[in-house]
Amino acid sequence: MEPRAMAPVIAPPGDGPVFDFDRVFNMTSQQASRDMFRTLAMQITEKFCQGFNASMLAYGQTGSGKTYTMGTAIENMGPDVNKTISKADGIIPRLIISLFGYTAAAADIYDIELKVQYIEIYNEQVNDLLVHAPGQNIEAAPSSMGSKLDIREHASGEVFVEGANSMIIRSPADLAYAMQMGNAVRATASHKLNEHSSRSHAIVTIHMEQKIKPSQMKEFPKELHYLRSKLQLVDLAGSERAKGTGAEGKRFEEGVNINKSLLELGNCINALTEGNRKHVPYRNSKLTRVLKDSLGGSAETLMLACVSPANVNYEQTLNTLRYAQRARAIKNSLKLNNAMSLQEEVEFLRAMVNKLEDENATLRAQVLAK
Ligand SMILES: Nc1ncnc2c1ncn2[C@@H]1O[C@H](COP(=O)(O)OP(=O)(O)OP(=O)(O)O)[C@@H](O)[C@H]1O
Repeated sequence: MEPRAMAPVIAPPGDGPVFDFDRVFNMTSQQASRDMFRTLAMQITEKFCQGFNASMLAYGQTGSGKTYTMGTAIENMGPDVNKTISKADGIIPRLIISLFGYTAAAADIYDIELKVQYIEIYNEQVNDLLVHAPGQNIEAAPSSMGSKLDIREHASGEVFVEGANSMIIRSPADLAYAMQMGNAVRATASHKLNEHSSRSHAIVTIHMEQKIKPSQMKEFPKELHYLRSKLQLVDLAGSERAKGTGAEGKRFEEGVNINKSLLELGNCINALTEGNRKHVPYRNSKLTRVLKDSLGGSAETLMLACVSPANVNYEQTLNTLRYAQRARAIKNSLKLNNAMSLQEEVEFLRAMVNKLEDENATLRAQVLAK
C-alpha cells in the first residue's frame, strides 16, 4: 500500500473530494490487458516468489465486481491452464500461470513446496472450504462444513488458522482444483444458508517454501538459501448500507457482521495510518485477526477498490474510495522470510548432507563403473 510513482487522480465534477491511487482501471479495461496483469497479478506474484509475504484484498459494495476481477470463481481451468484461460478470467488464474512459470524457472535452484488453504469467514465464524480429499467428488455434501476454526499466532507473530486443511499443490491444475472445491463447498453452503457466498469473506492462502539445492549453495548468499512466504488473496464480502435494505432476520444478522468486520478493518487501517501501531485493534474481529500479517506488517499488500459507475451508487462509491484512500497511506515494511528455527536449521543441514552424500555415492559408482 505504499505510494508509487505517477498516481492518477480522479475527481467527481464540481468541488467534490479528490482521491489519488496507484492505478485506475475504467469500464474499458480488460481482464487480459497487460497493464491489469502487470499491476495486479505479477506485482504480488513477484514479491511472493522472492520470499516476501504478499496479499491482495478486493473491497467494494455488493455486485461491484470483486469476484469477477479477482477471478475467485475459477470454473473452467483444466490441466493445461495456458490453453484454457479465457478473456474473462480474472487475476487468480493469471497469477497461477505466473507462479508456476516461476517454479519451473527456479526448479534447478530450489526445491519448492506449495500448499494452499481456502477458508471463509461467515457471521464471525471461520469455515474451512477444503473439506474433501483431492480427487474426491466435490459436489458431495461437505462433511466438516460449519466447523468453527480458531485463529492463532506463532511466537514469531505469524498468524495461522488452526485446523484448516492444507493441500499440497504440484501443478496449476491442483491449485485450480482446490479453488473449484472451495467454491463448490461455498455454493453448497450458500444454498443451505441463504445465499451466503457473497455474504462471507473468502480467503485463499498459498504457502511457499523454497530450499536451495546443495549444488547451488555456493552460488547464492546464505540469506537466500531458505525462503518461506505466504500469499493471501481476499475477496471481501460486499459492503452495504444497513439502512434502506429492509433486511430482516438472518440477512440482517449477516449484514451486521459484515459491516462490523469491515468497520473493524477500517479501524485497524486508521490506527496504522495514525502511526499508533501499539494499539491496532486486530483482535476485534476474525477478519482483522486473519489479515494481521498483511496489514501494517511485513507484506506487500495491494487493495483493489471496486466501484460502480452508476449515479445511484454515488454514496457507496464515495465510501469505498475513502476506505481505499486511507488504506493506501499504510506503510508496510517488507521483510524477507528466511529465518529458520534451530530445529528447522538442523533438519535443513542434515538433508543437505544426505543429498551431498547421495550425489557423491552416485559419482563414485559412475567412476568405478568406468
Ligand atoms: N468488469 C466486468 N465486466 C463484465 N462483467 C462484470 C464485470 N464486473 C462484474 N461483472 C459481472 O457483474 C456481476 C457482479 O459481479 P461480482 O459477482 O464480481 O460482484 P461482487 O462485488 O463480487 O459481488 P458480491 O459482493 O455480491 O460478492 C457478475 O455477474 C459479474 O460477472
